[in-house]
Amino acid sequence: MEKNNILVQDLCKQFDEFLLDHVSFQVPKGRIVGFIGENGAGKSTTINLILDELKKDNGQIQIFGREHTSSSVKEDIGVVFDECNFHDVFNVSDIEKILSGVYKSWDSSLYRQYLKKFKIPEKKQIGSFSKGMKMKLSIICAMAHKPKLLILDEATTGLDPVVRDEMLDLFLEFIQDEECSIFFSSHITSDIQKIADYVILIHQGKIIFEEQKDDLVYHFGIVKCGREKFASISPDDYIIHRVTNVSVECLVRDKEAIRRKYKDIVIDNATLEDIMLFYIKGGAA
Ligand SMILES: Nc1ncnc2c1ncn2[C@@H]1O[C@H](COP(=O)(O)OP(=O)(O)OP(=O)(O)O)[C@@H](O)[C@H]1O
Repeated sequence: MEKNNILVQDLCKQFDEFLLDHVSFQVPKGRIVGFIGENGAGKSTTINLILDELKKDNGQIQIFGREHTSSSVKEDIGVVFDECNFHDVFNVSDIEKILSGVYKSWDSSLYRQYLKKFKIPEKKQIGSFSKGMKMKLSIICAMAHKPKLLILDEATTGLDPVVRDEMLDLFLEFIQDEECSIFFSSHITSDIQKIADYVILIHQGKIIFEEQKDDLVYHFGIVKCGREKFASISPDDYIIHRVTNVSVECLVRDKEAIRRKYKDIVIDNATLEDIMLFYIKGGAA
């Protein structure tokens, strides 16, 4: 049986000044995969290629084990971008009329349930909604046809921390049956840190790592020391180091092993944001 909902292999796309360079990764069933990277790293390009909104130059993309261009995969995908594309004069019933015609599996009672749960006004025109309300509606619409795969491109960006948290809970519920998955790009690394099972970092069109989130946040660490102490640390024991005015900081893969090997060493926990910055900024302080 197919174990991945998305499989991307050697994906390439050349724009004038940007190359998406042999990108490969997978999104297993029942898992949330966070996709992080700086502005212009290639996240939206990758997502648009997966959704066949852009034509790839090279590589393979499979969704549910089938060619991603196959019309049969579209019904089972829910997509949310960072902007709400519904027309301002519509209300939620107008949206439902349109989407229930598009998706065979549209679930009206689930839609109404979500509208109530997330306090979306039923009578008002969408033009009068706040940015957060529009984003919530986009997420609800993407989920009300009961897809097996959710693809979210910066979908939680406009939401306040309370609503973001509610949405993250909804995403966690969504993958509980072990069949559904979420591929989730975000600049808010704390959201990814909260819910992702795997994290992929893309930088300048190349995948830098694809790691289990728990490995990143429980095992990675940042050594902080003076230059003298740093000279005693083997380069094999850290991934990247950076020199600041006052100290040296090293990103290490296994902080417990480093603690055992080097006595009196200070190692801080590393957040996903710290790790991303180390990789992207490299040795620059
Ligand atoms: N249609 C296009 N034609 C030419 N260049 C493009 C096109 N679409 C994207 N690019 C370029 O490709 C690069 C990657 O853009 P992309 O939108 O994938 O980045 P991103 O990681 O999603 O960034 P952000 O976080 O800012 O949304 C950028 O340099 C962008 O200018």
